[in-house]
Amino acid sequence: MSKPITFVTGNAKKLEELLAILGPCFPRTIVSKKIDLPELQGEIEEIAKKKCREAARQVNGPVLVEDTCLCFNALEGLPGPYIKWFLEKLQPEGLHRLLTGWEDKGAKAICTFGYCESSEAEPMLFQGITKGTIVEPRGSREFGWDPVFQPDGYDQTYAELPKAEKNKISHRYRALAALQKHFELD
Ligand SMILES: O=c1nc[nH]c2c1ncn2[C@H]1C[C@H](O)[C@@H](COP(=O)(O)OP(=O)(O)OP(=O)(O)O)O1
Ligand SMILES: [Mg+2]
Repeated sequence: MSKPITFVTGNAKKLEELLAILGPCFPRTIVSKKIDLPELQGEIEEIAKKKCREAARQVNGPVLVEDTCLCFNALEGLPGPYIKWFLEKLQPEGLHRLLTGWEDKGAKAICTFGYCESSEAEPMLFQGITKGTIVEPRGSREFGWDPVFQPDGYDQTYAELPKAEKNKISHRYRALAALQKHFELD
């Protein structure tokens, strides 16, 4: 029997979406642990790898971590990995206002999962990207920047879409589809 995988996150909404997306058929047991891992700087892949190594060190077993970026095209990809701090200070309204001077409201939501089988193993990465537009906030305030992100091809924001709809097209869904493929082939 393989050991359970510990999903290390301080964010309860991420965990809720992961469990809903993976469903009951995922071949490994997932448990969760709330640790606020240090928010490291760097390129997306580097951040996810560092986060994963740190989690594996603390848990001392198989771990999964996730880092989410929101990248504005007009701002060359910023706030990117710093979205958490931008959101905290500016609220969804302020994120939309950041783009006032730009015609291009395009953005990418990027989710990167890191998986480490043990603290000695090299992290593996699984990434998913969903493109969209930054709009004035609409919908539920339950989860982060969901009210300002309207995925391409939809006239509702992530926050207005039913959860099951978001979970069929989201950056997190796409990253987990890649992860699932890996574990099902294993
Ligand atoms: O689907 C999403 N829809 C809306 N907002 C989201 C989503 N996914 C992450 N978010 C927010 C949470 C945090 O403000 C920032 C990512 O920062 P990020 O470091 O990855 O998340 P976190 O610190 O909350 O949890 P963790 O302990 O897993 O690092 O974007
Ligand atoms: Mg974080």
